[in-house]
Amino acid sequence: MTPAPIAVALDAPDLETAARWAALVTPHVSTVKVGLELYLRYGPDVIASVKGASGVQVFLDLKLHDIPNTVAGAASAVARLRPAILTVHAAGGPAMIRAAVEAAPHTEIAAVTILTSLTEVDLDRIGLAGPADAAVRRLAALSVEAGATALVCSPHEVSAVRAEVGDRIRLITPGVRPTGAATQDQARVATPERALADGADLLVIGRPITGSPDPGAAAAAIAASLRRSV
Ligand SMILES: O=c1ccn([C@@H]2O[C@H](COP(=O)(O)O)[C@@H](O)[C@H]2O)c(=O)[nH]1
Repeated sequence: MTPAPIAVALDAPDLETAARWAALVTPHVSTVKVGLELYLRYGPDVIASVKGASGVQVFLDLKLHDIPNTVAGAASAVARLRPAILTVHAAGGPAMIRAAVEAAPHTEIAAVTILTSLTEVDLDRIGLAGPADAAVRRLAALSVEAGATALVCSPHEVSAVRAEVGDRIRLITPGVRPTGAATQDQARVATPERALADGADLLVIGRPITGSPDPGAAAAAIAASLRRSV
């Protein structure tokens, strides 16, 4: 069976747990995601540990955000690990995004538009008043112009972003919660089936899978419900 278009967020406190989660979910999902917690604790070795023998895609979610020269250096440093996807913040601006794209030519650069944890009240307070999708669309358009071939947005904006950037850009949505699951610190959320139907290409799901007593079964159940929904 083809693995589901899900990136499981391996936000684990230690490498053994992350590698165990990765081994349990990889028969069912296409991708595992390494974020700041794991990478800052263990460094580059974490990539080989979570990849194991399965050859699953690794998504390195470092959300780089600095001046272009610094981001170019950071992207080039991690490019040698050959992650399938590397994130940068779209708010770093076009020159910074382009610097990452040029420094990591074999990795897909995904620009994070507006974090899925932010509410419209938060956006107002940081000077981005108005509906989230207006800011997300603007950041999406500038990121693609700068060379990003993937974008991270919430499921709430995914159809608006698809209309803005077309079919060739990969849309990645965190903020995904199966019906009835706790939203935790996520603000702009939808179910996996809704996110996929609205145009997402890759769903990022962490705690609803990794917080389950059986992460493999949780991943398999979400993958099966996605197959039934298409
Ligand atoms: O806007 C964003 C960008 C990245 N993330 C990351 O996705 C996962 C979500 O984990 P859950 O446990 O499913 O909430 C996490 O690693 C975030 O760093 C995001 O949530 N929102």
